[in-house]
Amino acid sequence: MLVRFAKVEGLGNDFLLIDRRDASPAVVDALVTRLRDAAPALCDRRFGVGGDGILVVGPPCSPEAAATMIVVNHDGSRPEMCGNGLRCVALVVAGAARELVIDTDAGPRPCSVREFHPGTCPSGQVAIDMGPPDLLGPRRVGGRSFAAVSMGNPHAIAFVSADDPEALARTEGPLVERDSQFPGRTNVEFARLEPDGSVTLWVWERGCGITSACGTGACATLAAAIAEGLASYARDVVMRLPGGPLVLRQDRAGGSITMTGPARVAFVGEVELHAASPAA
Ligand SMILES: N[C@H](CCC[C@H](N)C(=O)O)C(=O)O
Repeated sequence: MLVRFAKVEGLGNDFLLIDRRDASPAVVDALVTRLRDAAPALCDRRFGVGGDGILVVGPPCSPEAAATMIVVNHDGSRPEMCGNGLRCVALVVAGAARELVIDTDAGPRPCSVREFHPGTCPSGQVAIDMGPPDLLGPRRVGGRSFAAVSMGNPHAIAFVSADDPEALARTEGPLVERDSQFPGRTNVEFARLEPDGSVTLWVWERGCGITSACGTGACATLAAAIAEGLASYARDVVMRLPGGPLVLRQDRAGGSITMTGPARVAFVGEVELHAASPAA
């Protein structure tokens, strides 16, 4: 089965985007099942297209939405939410409409395309209402304190001062991801507050490993920083990720976090989706 895709990225967090708004929910569900099985091969950066995951765009679930986004991680798991992916979906779906709602497994999310450069491979700047964070309390893993925060998907955030957040993400990230305190596994963030109020952030993502950016991880980190008195409400905070900056803001306690950043279609292509891999 030949599948047409757009290779999209937000700060280098990259995905195969497959647009099936024309299909029924049942057809989309069957495609997602096959893509979950094929994800490790499709996302392989040498033997496949390459990517951190797959975004399937289907018809909307809720009346106010323009489409639905379903996310598949590199390892085939299906996370509840993806911030960088949602900016890319909004860019592709928006067309002339700049304000739209996209349904996700974590609920509907209002999106605003702030800047749009048209073409076969469009790009632009997109703002997302990421919804309110859910602060789940402290966790200790391997002698280090983490803040557990949900943005629909789970995150464990550690603030480091002298340490190197990249080195910690690479060494401790895989251990924390699979710690028994996180029954569905977790994304793992190591954050360092900078003198100018920005935050240097490295993320070990559940089901993907180190990525060049994580939108939900940046939002969860802002929520944890505010809770720990390291950042404040009603101010833009710059999250400096390896792939570039995201601008985040939470105006009040319990309110939504708004995330603004780039989205781009890098190229379009076609790939053969083989029948389900033989039973192991
Ligand atoms: N790996 C994540 C999903 C992708 C999140 C990230 N790419 C983002 O931009 O939010 C998880 O399993 O929850």
